[in-house]
Amino acid sequence: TLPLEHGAHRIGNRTDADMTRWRSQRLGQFIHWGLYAIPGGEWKGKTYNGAAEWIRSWKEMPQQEYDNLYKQFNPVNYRPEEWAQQASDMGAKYMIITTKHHDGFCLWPSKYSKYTVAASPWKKDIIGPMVDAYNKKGIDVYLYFSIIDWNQPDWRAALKTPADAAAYQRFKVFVKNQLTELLQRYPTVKGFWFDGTWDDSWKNDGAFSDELEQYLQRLHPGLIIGSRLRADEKGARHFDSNSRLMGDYEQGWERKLPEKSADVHGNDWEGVMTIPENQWGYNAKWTGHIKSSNELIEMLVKSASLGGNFVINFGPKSDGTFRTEEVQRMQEIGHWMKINSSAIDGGTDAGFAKQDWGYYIRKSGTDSVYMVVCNVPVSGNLRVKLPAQTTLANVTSLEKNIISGTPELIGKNEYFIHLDHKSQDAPFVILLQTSKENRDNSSFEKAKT
Ligand SMILES: C[C@@H]1N[C@@H](c2nc3ccccc3[nH]2)[C@H](O)[C@@H]1O
Repeated sequence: TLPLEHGAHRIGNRTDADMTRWRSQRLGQFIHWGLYAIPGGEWKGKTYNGAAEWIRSWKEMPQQEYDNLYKQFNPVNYRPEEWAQQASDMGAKYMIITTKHHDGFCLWPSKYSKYTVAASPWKKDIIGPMVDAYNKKGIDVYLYFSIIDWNQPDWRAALKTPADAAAYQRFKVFVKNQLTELLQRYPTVKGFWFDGTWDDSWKNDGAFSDELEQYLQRLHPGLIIGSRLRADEKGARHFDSNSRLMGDYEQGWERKLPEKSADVHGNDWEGVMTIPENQWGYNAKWTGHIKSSNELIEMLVKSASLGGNFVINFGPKSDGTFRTEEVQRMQEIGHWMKINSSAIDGGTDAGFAKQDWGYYIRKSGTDSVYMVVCNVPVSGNLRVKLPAQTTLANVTSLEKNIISGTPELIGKNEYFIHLDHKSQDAPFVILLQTSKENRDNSSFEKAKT
């Protein structure tokens, strides 16, 4: 391995209480809210077909006009307690809020920038009441922070001249000041969700990203920061030049999920997902495929089954309310979680052979393995192949009328669980109590010879 000064400083996952808590909180809510919600993907009668929060970069959008949108930011219907209640009803255990997206507009009254809510008609801090409301509902809060800042004159995507280097030096001080300010103002937050770290200026300064991460950890021990913040001294991101994960979890799964265990190498990881194909901020016209609640539930289940967290994104309107489709998803997912959250909370990779009918999720540290059935086989037989030295002690379903009879032993450590022929309109859950093999303690009949 290469000698690295600014690569990964830890091999393996964090085992402290904060990370254990994060790892048990499998479902999160992402909120993208800012000036981009005002145009909502449209400008002067034209529709922007990129991601709504990127509209400032659209050739049809005069940047000065976008930058002046702060004069219209006045979310009169913003009710953070209602936001927190609906997130709690959805079953979200943590929330990530955009304090500052790439456009540089700060949702808190930062003393290091003029481009903040304090300059808007709303005037007041948006972030503080949100953190308080969510914490009151027992939901942890993480702060999204974009390193890219199109409003800061000292921001540089690349350093070409000594003047660039001097400006970027000032920019790094600004970044450190804002992050320090956020931790001082909102001490109950559990971590940062960094974004906008792909440009050369950042990639070529791995030492700063390393020192910044260590500085923030000293300031706020236990802070959870994903791999997207980090570059090593050779410009490698997420994974250092020795292929070791930097940061506390793999933060590269944006609008995509790993397929199998091998894709995540035993690391903690988190997937973040939009409901439409690629809109994070509010976009008036959703086009393309809009994910149903069942699709989002299956992604959540798949994530937990692969030992990762799943975060669903919402883009509130400029007045502070949520669009109907998003309220619907929160309610439908919440209804499912009310019945089935025991399979999700504290769930992790069960290490069982994947079957077509769906996913196995182990309740971390126990012999309880949940089967979440997403694809009911026409045969009505759910094949279960237990790992060696594992036996089946009990099989129950979380809802009534799912299983018919007792499991049928069809081979060494292999069973069919027969389904009741009830039609299903959502994934359903079966709980397997397993135990280590010690001679014939399986309570189900032996294969008929
Ligand atoms: C979590 C997501 N990350 C931002 C983003 N910008 C990108 C530019 C290019 C490729 C991927 C991007 N993701 C999106 O605007 C959103 O905040």
